[in-house]
Amino acid sequence: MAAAAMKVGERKKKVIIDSDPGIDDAMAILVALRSPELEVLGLTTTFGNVRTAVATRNALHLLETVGRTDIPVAEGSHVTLKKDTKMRIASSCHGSDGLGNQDLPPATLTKPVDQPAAAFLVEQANLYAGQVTVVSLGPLTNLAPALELDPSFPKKIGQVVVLGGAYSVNGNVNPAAESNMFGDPDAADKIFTCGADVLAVGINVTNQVILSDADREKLQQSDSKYTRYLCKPLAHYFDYHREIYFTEGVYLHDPTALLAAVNPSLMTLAEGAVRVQTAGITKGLTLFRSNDKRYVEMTAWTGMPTVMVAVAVDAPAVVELMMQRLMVDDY
Ligand SMILES: O=c1[nH]cnc2c1ncn2[C@@H]1O[C@H](CO)[C@@H](O)[C@H]1O
Repeated sequence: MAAAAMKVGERKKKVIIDSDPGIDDAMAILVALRSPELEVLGLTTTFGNVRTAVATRNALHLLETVGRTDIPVAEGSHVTLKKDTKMRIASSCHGSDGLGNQDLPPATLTKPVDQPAAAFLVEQANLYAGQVTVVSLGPLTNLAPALELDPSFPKKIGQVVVLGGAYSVNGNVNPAAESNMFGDPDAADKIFTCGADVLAVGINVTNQVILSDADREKLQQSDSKYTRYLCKPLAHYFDYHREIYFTEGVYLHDPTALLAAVNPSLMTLAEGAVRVQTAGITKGLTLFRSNDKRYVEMTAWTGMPTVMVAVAVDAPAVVELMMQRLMVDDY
């Protein structure tokens, strides 16, 4: 199954990608740039796979390498919503530079815009009310302040696609928590309960979307500017997965979430309220209450707005679509 072809006159979906590149983040951004269904309004940066300053550097470098310096980059918060500076950085997974320990030079042509990420998000949501999709690929730290800057943000934002959570499966930081939820659980709980149109894609589905060694070989052989960019980071990502997960393949977390914004029918969705545990040994745990049962007692989920959660995925279709998009230089 491929994404439906765009019809003449059909509007592109406007997206802002909030990310912490990051190897699979870089893949997702490149897929977005190669997706005719999307118009990338900007990139905003956060911490998680790397610190925010490194994420910004990588975002600028990526855009410059593929010739898309027209896309603005707005730097996000360097601290969590609760101003914690000692956040967990997933450098073993992505390398200390976020791109497989290449220590690339910084971009020469561009720098971030003056606006912080949260202000950029609010501005774009107001400029294109109801039309902007935020694809959030890191902790949700930049989105939570947008709610304070503009209380109507949940209504003005078109959709928030969240790569985050582990719905009824173990996390990847510890058995309770997925990395992006663990990174800023307070921000995540605010976004899940703010009333915006949220689509959550957790590792319960992204762990099923695996890029195999043979797929990687094909990507390399295509030698497009996109696959050239990903070659070294992917080598690191494969080594990490071999060592940590004992797999000959890598999980395509961020590209899967990005493709959910392109074509949600790649996934099966369930509706319900999600709360995020903000403290204790289960900090970062995402708990989904489906609408199948009416709980008699009041709970922390009672009266909370519902979100959509991905519960199944057409994994071969996601891998194929991602590969198709990366293996060709231009339309
Ligand atoms: O093993 C891991 N530990 C921590 N973070 C990871 C791991 N694998 C991937 N990611 C990062 O966290 C998000 C998915 O949870 C993805 O954005 C990925 O880049």
